[in-house]
Amino acid sequence: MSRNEAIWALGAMSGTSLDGVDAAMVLTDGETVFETGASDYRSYAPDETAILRAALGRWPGDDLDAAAEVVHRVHLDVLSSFEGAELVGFHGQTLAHEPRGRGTHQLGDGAALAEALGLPVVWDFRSSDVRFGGEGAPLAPFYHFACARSLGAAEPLAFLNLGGVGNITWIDPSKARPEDEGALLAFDTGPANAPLNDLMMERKGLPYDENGALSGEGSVDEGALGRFLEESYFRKSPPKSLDRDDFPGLRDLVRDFGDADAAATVTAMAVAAVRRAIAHCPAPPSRLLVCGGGRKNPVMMAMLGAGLDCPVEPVEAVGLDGDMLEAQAFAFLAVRVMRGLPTSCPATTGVSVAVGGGEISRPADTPKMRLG
Ligand SMILES: Nc1ncnc2c1ncn2[C@@H]1O[C@H](COP(=O)(O)OP(=O)(O)OP(=O)(O)O)[C@@H](O)[C@H]1O
Ligand SMILES: CC(=O)N[C@H]1[C@@H]2OC[C@@H](O2)[C@@H](O)[C@@H]1O[C@H](C)C(=O)O
Repeated sequence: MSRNEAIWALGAMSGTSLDGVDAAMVLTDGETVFETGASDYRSYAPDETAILRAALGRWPGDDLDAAAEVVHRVHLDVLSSFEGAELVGFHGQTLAHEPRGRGTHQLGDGAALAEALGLPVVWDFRSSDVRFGGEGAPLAPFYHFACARSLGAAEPLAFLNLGGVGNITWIDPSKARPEDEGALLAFDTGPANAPLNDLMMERKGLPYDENGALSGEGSVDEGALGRFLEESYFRKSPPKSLDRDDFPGLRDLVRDFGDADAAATVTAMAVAAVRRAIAHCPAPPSRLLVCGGGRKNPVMMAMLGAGLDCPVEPVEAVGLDGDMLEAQAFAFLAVRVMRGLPTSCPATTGVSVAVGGGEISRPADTPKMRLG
């Protein structure tokens, strides 16, 4: 398809850090990213984060009215400030993720959002992947592939997202399509910022370790780090995915340490998990491009760089916006869903065949879209 046939799609992501909603525009046909556009962010107020936190682990059928109201209102607030979007990709808020158990649950009503915005909304991106035997996550890899191609990358490279949970996408940019054999390998690396945030809240009443100020003063306890790495998750072959709080024992490993040593050790755990992840990649990446909030933590980034043979850089090094990549990814994926293209494949989620995930809700009086 040509640029003339592409549309401006608006994506929204509310991540596992429970800090707010990212929203961003992409001009795309679902294969090529022609341009990225405006972006915005609305943080959750502390009482809203508390409501969402209390809803973690809950499933449809539980009483989720208060959390659903927060998700709907804050998304509507940020998304209605954009102009020019023809389509919305709405991830929602993951409350629970058990792909081999009860499924995966992203809170949010795309149909209600479509009516309120007067735009078609693609949502519930993960369920069909799980139904076809996949992990339902990560889903950003098809977007990472498009980014790598538009960068003109010649060698295999990897994107690393350091959000609440970490996820990595290894890419062979010589392949034409993301679902082609050998084009991608993607999976969750391990906990990233979530345990450090929880530690900061517990010990200091702060939401996160800003600029690694506390962890930078501490020393890593190698014994605790080694015990953390004994978790079977790190030996398991990808694809594999995680829920936010899938390592409940992590907290106990640092319980008796002083604040700074505990923070340094938890930071080192996130980094060691990435190193283990890179060992699973088909070939060493020529560079590691980092997105997500962890790239702003200089202690985490220094630890990461010290252990790897390739350059480790924030995605800004190649002109991308590391705060908005996931929101852009759901804009891009929404267009793929509208075009009937796959959004995941065996190498990204372990799904049995490449599948396109996502429900499409149109407001009652929308004209048919060009891509629909
Ligand atoms: N200046 C900073 N210094 C240290 N850490 C930071 C800084 N800025 C952001 N972070 C960390 O990044 C986190 C937010 O990252 P991000 O927005 O990528 O997470 P998310 O999208 O909610 O998670 P996920 O990708 O798992 O869904 C914060 O909670 C904090 O831990
Ligand atoms: C179930 C779920 O919401 N997973 C998130 C989470 O946050 C990071 C990591 O775990 C990743 O697997 C995924 O999000 C990104 C956007 C993804 O699907 O690519």
